[in-house]
Amino acid sequence: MTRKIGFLGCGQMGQAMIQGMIESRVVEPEQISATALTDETIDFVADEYGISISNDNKKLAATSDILFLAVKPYMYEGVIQEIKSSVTEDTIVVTVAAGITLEKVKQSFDFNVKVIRSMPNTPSLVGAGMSVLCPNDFVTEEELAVVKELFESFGESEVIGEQHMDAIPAISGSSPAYVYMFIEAMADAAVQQGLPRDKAYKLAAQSVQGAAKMVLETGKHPGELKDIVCTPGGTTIEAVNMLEQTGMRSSVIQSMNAATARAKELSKGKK
Ligand SMILES: NC(=O)C1=CN([C@@H]2O[C@H](COP(=O)(O)OP(=O)(O)OC[C@H]3O[C@@H](n4cnc5c(N)ncnc54)[C@H](O)[C@@H]3O)[C@@H](O)[C@H]2O)C=CC1
Ligand SMILES: O=C(O)[C@@H]1CCC=N1
Repeated sequence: MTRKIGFLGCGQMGQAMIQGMIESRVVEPEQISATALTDETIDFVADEYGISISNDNKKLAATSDILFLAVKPYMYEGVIQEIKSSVTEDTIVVTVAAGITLEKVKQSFDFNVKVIRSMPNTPSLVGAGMSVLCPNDFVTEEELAVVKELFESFGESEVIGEQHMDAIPAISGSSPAYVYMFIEAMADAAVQQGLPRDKAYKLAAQSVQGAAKMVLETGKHPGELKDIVCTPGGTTIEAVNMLEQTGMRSSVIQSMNAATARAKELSKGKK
């Protein structure tokens, strides 16, 4: 991969992708440039990742072949107005934002701009990301393949139709947060029983990772895998029964529906 990659906005998600890309060695730090608002972030990112970083968005846009917009959704309009004269029909713009539609981005640029709407997640930082991509009509198959390769440098990726994009934050963009809460809660319960906290986090996190790997690698239904853990008359079925009584499944479904409702609000331009 020899293309020049730009990150306009270098917060939590931008840095996770930058770190994942560099760590994978699919791109060299010299290929990546970024912008940030504050000197503090500029100094930190330059030191931490060894990439070139400034506060000049127009220059970044003019010199990037693939330009990631990693700012918050409500900042898109302002940022696009700032850079649109520096972006050409050859630039591939990659949006990284809940609720920003392909049509909205094209309208803001006001020309046939190549756009790939993406929804990554922060485990990209450790090469275990899950990203979903959706290109507009001006992106060629070859260009999509190049960008997909970039996303796969820090995890897995899937291409889907835009009608599903508002549902993606809930299932993969935001979901690491709920899993951290689950891990924290399990650790708290273990600490209540007297386990040291550091051991409790390790046991909970490794079990979550192992369970996820079982789903991905055995191809078995999650329900079947759960049944295998439930020894008749044993401990697991007691916990499963209590999770059902306290509404765990319903809580997860309602929470994810709330995340999707927020994505739909953002796509209607609500701040
Ligand atoms: N945090 C996450 O887990 C995920 C975030 N996203 C998306 O990533 C985007 C960024 O979110 P976060 O990284 O969480 O927020 P953040 O607040 O950590 O990062 C945003 C960064 O943009 C910078 N920025 C703001 N205006 C700028 C400008 N005019 N020029 C240059 N830089 C500017 C800010 O200084 C900040 O560092 C959002 O659109 C969000 O939907 C998507 C998937 C997961
Ligand atoms: O919370 C958010 O809006 C972003 C999108 C998915 C994860 N973080």
